[in-house]
Formats: sequence, C-alpha cells, structure tokens
Amino acid sequence: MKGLPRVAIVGRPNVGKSTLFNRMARRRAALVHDEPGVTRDPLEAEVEWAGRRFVVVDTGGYDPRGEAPVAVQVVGKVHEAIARADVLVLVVDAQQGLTGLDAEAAEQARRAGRRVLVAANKVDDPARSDLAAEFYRLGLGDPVALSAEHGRGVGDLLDAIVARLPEGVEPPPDQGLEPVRVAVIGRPNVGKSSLINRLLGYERLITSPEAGTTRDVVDSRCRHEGRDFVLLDTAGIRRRSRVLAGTGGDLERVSVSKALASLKRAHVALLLIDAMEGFTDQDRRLVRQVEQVGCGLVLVVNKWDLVEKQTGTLERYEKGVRSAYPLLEWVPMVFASAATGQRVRQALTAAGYVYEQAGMRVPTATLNASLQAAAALRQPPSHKGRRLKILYGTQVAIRPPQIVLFVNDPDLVHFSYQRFLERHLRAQFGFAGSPMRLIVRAREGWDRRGAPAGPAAPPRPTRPQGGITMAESPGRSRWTVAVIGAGSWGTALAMHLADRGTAPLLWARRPERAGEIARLRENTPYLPGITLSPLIHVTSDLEEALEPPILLLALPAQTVRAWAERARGWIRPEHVVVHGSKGLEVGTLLRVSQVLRQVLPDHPEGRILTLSGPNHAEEVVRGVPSTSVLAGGDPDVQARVQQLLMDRRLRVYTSDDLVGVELGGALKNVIALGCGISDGLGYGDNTRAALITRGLAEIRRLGAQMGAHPFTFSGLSGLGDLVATATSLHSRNLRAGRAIGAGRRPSEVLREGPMVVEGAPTAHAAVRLGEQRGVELPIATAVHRVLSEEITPREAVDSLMGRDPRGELEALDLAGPKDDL
Ligand SMILES: NC(=O)C1=CN([C@@H]2O[C@H](COP(=O)(O)OP(=O)(O)OC[C@H]3O[C@@H](n4cnc5c(N)ncnc54)[C@H](O)[C@@H]3O)[C@@H](O)[C@H]2O)C=CC1
Ligand SMILES: O=C(CO)COP(=O)(O)O
Repeated sequence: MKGLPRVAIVGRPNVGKSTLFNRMARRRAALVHDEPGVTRDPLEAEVEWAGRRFVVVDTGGYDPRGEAPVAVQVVGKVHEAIARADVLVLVVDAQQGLTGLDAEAAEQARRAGRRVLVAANKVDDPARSDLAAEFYRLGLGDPVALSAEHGRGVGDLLDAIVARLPEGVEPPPDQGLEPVRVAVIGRPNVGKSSLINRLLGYERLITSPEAGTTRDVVDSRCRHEGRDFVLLDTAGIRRRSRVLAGTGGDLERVSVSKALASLKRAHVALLLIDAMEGFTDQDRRLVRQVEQVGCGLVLVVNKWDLVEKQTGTLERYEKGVRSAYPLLEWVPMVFASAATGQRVRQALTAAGYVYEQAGMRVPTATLNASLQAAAALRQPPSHKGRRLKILYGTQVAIRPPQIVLFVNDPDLVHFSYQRFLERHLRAQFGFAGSPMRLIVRAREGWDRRGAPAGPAAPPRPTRPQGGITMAESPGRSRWTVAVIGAGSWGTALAMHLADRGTAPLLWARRPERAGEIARLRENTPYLPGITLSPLIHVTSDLEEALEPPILLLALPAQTVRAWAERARGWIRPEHVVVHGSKGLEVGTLLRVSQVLRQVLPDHPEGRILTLSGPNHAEEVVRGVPSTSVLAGGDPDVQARVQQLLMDRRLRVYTSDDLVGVELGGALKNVIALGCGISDGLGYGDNTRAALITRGLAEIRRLGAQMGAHPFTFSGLSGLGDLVATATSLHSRNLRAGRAIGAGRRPSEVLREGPMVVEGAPTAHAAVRLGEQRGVELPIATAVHRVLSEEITPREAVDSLMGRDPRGELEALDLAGPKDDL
C-alpha cells in the first residue's frame, strides 16, 4: 500500500468510525489487516473507487481528556495518522448533535492543514438528512449525511474523498491478482537449470507443476516475498540444458528460438549471462528479442562467485554490460551465483519490481508536464525553418508502456530527439527493466506547416508550467536553480519551484537516494505520499548541481561546512547562495552564513542570504498559504530571489537583518523543544504560552547582544516560526520534546532519525554563546541540561519556576553592541 494517498477517519469515540471503515474496506476485504499492538493501533485497508486507489486508516477515538495511559497513547497515534494523511474524514454522530469534543477534533483536523470532510453518521432515516445541517457550524464545508450501518451515503462520501485526493501516479496493485510469469533465458551452460532449481528449492510453497498448452511446456510455481511467480517452460530448459550441453554454435540459435516461445508468454525475462565470459553477441541478440516481444528484463550475472574481485570490479563490470545495448541502461542487474545460491532470490525480487514498473500508468496531465519540461530542457529540432511541436502525449498501454505523442509533423522527430525524450521520461517515471514504445503520430487537424487547419485547437496541456510551452520553448539547456539537500525542506522547496514553472535540480548526497527518488518520484522517508513534479531533476552529482547560478541550501546546520568544503572548487563568484538551515554550528558557535563565509572567503558578501520563517515542508509542499523572510545579500540579489520564490502560496518578505533572522530561526527550535517537553509532561496551554513568550525574551536578549534588530524577533523568523514550531504536528523539535517529556531517554529519541532535530545541537551552542556573551538563557539552559541527561524534565521545570522574582521587561537590553558579521 506504499505510495498510495492516505485518508484517515478521525473523530471522538463511538461515532461509528469503525463501522464506516469496515464499510469502505469491505470493498477489498481481503486486504484489511489488523496491525497488532499493545494499544489500539490504526487499521488500514486499501480502497478502490472511481478508478482511484487510496489507503483508508481507522484511528482510535479522539479523547485528549481520557485519563487511561491507553487513551493518551491513542491520542498520539491519532496525531501520527493525521500527520501522514492527505484527506481527513471527521466522523460525527448526527443523532447526538454537535459536542465539544467534536469541535476539538475539528480544530485538530483543521490545524493539521489537511483537506477535511465531515461525515455526519447515523442518519439512518433518509428523511432526516437535515440532522447533518448542524455540523456546518464546524466550518469545514458541507457535511455528508450517511449511515455507515446501512451503507447509505457512503458512496457520496467516497466520491467526495476521491475529488480531494492529490493528483499523482498510483503504483499498480501488487497483491495477488495474477502470478508474475518469468522466463529464464540465456545461452547454453550459463546456469539456467541451476538457477531454476535453486529458486524452486528455496521456496517451500511450490505447488505441483502446471501443465502448459503443449506437451513440451511445463511451468513451475513458487512464492517469493508474498507474491506468486510462475517459472515458464522449466521442463524444456532442464532437458535442453542436459541434452545440448557443449555442442556448439547451432545450439545458440536453438536457444534463441526456444527463448522466443517463453518470452511471448512471459511478463519478465531473467537473462542469465556467464560472469566469466561476459556479455556476448548472442546475449545481445536475446536482449533484442526481449525488446521486440515487449516483456520486462532482469539481467542476472551468474557465476559471480568465480570472478576475482578488487575495488571497483563490480562497478566496472556493470558499466561495461550496460553500454552494450541501450535498453540495458534501465535494466536491474543482479550479481548472483546459482551454484552457491548467493543473491539468487534477488532475481525474483527484481522480476517483481520490473513487473510493477511495466504496469505503471502515468496520468496524462503528469505526462504532459514532463514533456513540457523536456522541451524546456532541449529545444525540439527544426528542419528548413519548421520546428517540431509536440502537442500532447498520452499513455495508451502498459506491459510494455506505450506512449503516443501527437506532433505537428512526425518527420521532424529526429531519432536522437526521440531517444532524448525516452531518456527524459524514464528518468522521471522509471519503467525500469521494461521496453518502452514511443509512437509518434500527426495530430489530425494540423497541417504539416504547423498551423491548426480547422477550428479544433489541440488540447492544451492540463497544467501550464510557467508559460513555457513546447512551441515557445526558449531552448534553455541549463537549470536556473539547484536545491541542495533532498530532505523534507529541500524536497518541498523543489516542489514549490516546480509548481511555479521553474524546473529545479534537486541534489541528494547519496546516489542511491537520488536514484530512488528519481525512480519512485517520491521522497518516501521525508515527504511520504507526495508525488514529485516531473520538472524536478534529481542528481547526486555535485558538479552538475553547482551549474545553476542560484543555490538553495536545505541542509542540517551541522553539515553545511563539510558540504561547502566539498563544493568550494565549483562555486563561482556569481553564485547566489541562499541557505535555509536553522541552527548554530556547535564547534564554532557561528551562524550558517558565517560558516559559509569562512569556507568561501572570496565569495561576494552580497550573494549569501538566508530564507527563514514559519514554513513546514509538509504544508509548503501542499501550497498552504505561507510566509517567509529573506535576509542578507545585496538588494538586487534579494529582489531576484524574492521573485524566484514568491507567489500567492508563499509570500516572501525581505529584511536587512541577517543576524536577527538567522538567530531567530535557529533559537526558536530550542524553545520549541522545551514546549514539547512541557506537553510531554502533560502541562497545558498556559505553560506553552509562557515558554513561547519567555523563550522569545531570551532570544531577543541574546540577539540584541549580537547586533540584531529587536523587532526582527517579533517577525516571521522569530515569533512567527516559534509559534509554528511550538504548536505544529509537523515539527520534529516539538515531537522529540514531547517524547522526552513523556519519559523517553533523550539520547534514544535524538538518535531515531531520519529527520534532523536542529534544536538539540543548537541548544548546546546557544548555552555556550550565552555564557560567552554574558546573557542569561534560562530556558535554553534547562532544555540543554535535559537533553544532556543532567536533569529530568520535571527538574527542569522546577528550576525555571523556582527562579528569583523579576520584572517582565527586566534585562531586555534592546541595544547591544554590533556583532561582527
Ligand atoms: N522541514 C522543514 O519544514 C524546514 C526545515 N528547515 C531547515 O532546513 C534544514 C534542513 O532540514 P530538513 O530538510 O527538514 O531536514 P531533513 O532531516 O528532512 O533532511 C536533511 C537532509 O540533509 C541530508 N544530510 C544529512 N547529513 C548530510 C551531510 N553531511 N551532507 C549533506 N547532506 C546531508 C539528509 O540526507 C537529508 O536529505 C534544517 O536546518 C531545518 O531546520 C527550514 C524550513 C522548513
Ligand atoms: O523550521 C521548521 C518550520 O518552519 C521546521 O521545524 P522542525 O525542524 O521542528 O520540524
């Protein structure tokens, strides 16, 4: 169910959530599963409705005032389910009417910033749908009147849900419908029969061999990773390998024609090559045949155990094989040994993956956005003054994927441009291991000179991307902006840019991460469920990432120095470097712009900026109206970056207070950790408000000492971001604090990952900075001592509350000395 949009059913206890869940899930009852757990863990099921698939999640009853430890844990689980959902269904009891708990649950749902639907349940009498009207007062739009018990109105609810699902590529179902048919092919003596025997021998769940259509064909079934596979024509392969072994060249031809029969019945071919002999002409012929037939391909390099290995042997080998035939660039390779059994099962895993990839359907809107991006990257060719126009494309078939491109004149589609388009589409969508058919057609109604012949205009791509159309593509071959760091914030920034029509590069540190993001079109660990825009090009090649003139850095503060040192050789004076890190460097106590200037001393000061503000990645990526502030840099550079980022979803202000904006962004995380600790202890809104206000007072105190403008801390990167972080379900700092306050060991919580909790190292840096500057930072100090496990959360609160009396505005020294930049 990975990768599907998620819909969470929420609401107070006993409003009929589970009945509704069961109603929805019953459509595919076989897939409902109960995840065991001490507490009431959410149930999940896959639902298919009106051609869309999604996961519905039944959460426990929301009752934040429940005393039992289980109730407290359920509230945590509900928050978790809400944070992961794309759409929330708030269930209310229409017979009981609106209650205080409903209003609270609605408030939680609204604050999560998700699309929310109100399901007014228990309208068992259709004549009483007026009962639902009362719930308009929740301010969440039209309630859907239904009776989960009787099934009435559930279809309307499903329609409404589907209308609110995010658009995206849903992976094809991977469960149980049909077994994956696998042909094992290869030259004589490469080890086909040993591989098949290994696969069948491994799997204890083999059913009896199935008779095929001819007497020669005997297929065998096996199961792997919960999925059925049929190995085709196993008897033939076994017999052939016995009879034909070692009898020369004619047999190679026989193997090709024999392979053809299995390939025609197969979803995926496992092509075995002999590691010692390498990729031969005969293997190439077999690949060509796979391509012609159109089934998927996995290359198994057998006898890998016999190859003498040194550093880089595998990479060199792989590169050599991939360059032997174009399709091989996209084919999974498994280095195995049928003799020892090493990695043999991975061949089946890869076959299952290729099967799914070959069955993927790309929605037409997404496909056309990708085609637009391709034309922006490389101008379509022209001949004798006439330029190719790709009017639109649509995927018409799967296994193998077939895409029809409607163009003004098919003769203008040069082979090399077609190859470029294929590469581009594969980089966006994957189709790993599968041949791909690009079919070019002239669009009726267009004459060959490229003008519409009749009144029927060609369909416009459904989502115009920043005004770049195929026909008007400026032929840019360079990206204008690179986002450095493919965590939550980097991915969200890249999506924001792409939504504005700017195609960004997204740099991920590790090639395997970049590969996975590019293949899945989703950054699963950081922003699950968000389908990446096709305009985003993911790379792990730092040199490529540093080509664009604008760099948006979204790295944890402690990693910026190492990155800048690595990048130094490629950074040019004209580069505009905007960082979004919210932290102080622990070793040096420097702000991130200072770190950058230390590593890049010759870089123009006017080209180093920061972007900061209340901007949770999870919300920015959904286009929730947000604001941010850009500080540092020359005014013209600021204006350029502001223009790059700003639109009606993200309003970007500018500021000339670099010190204040950076400090505000860094230190609010420390205070948010403190708010989390307070929540975890079970304290309430009073305590949180106290921490926010007094926390801000100490941030302002330190800021004033360092030359920041005191008003900056009342701005977006101060109060704004502090409120967002100290109250949001999305905040990692708040979440970590809550876990610690609830009694978990800080060292354990902070190790959990994968996402950075910036407040923790910064608390340490802030305390030392306070000591250095003679500024009292009681809250940051308390947080730091809890994180270092010197005191317990409760002791920390006692220490804060037991301090000497003082005036509210005391020690708010608003005009300190200017800090060196
Ligand atoms: N998540 C959010 O909503 C926002 C985060 N920020 C700030 O942006 C910065 C990055 O945060 P997120 O993207 O949220 O963090 P994250 O934890 O989601 O992702 C961090 C990324 O940095 C990469 N990384 C880790 N160590 C690295 C190294 N040594 N060199 C290069 N890359 C490395 C990780 O692989 C990951 O891709 C932080 O300073 C954060 O405070 C700013 C605004 C919003
Ligand atoms: O800075 C952020 C939002 O503005 C993100 O906060 P967290 O790192 O606590 O998730």
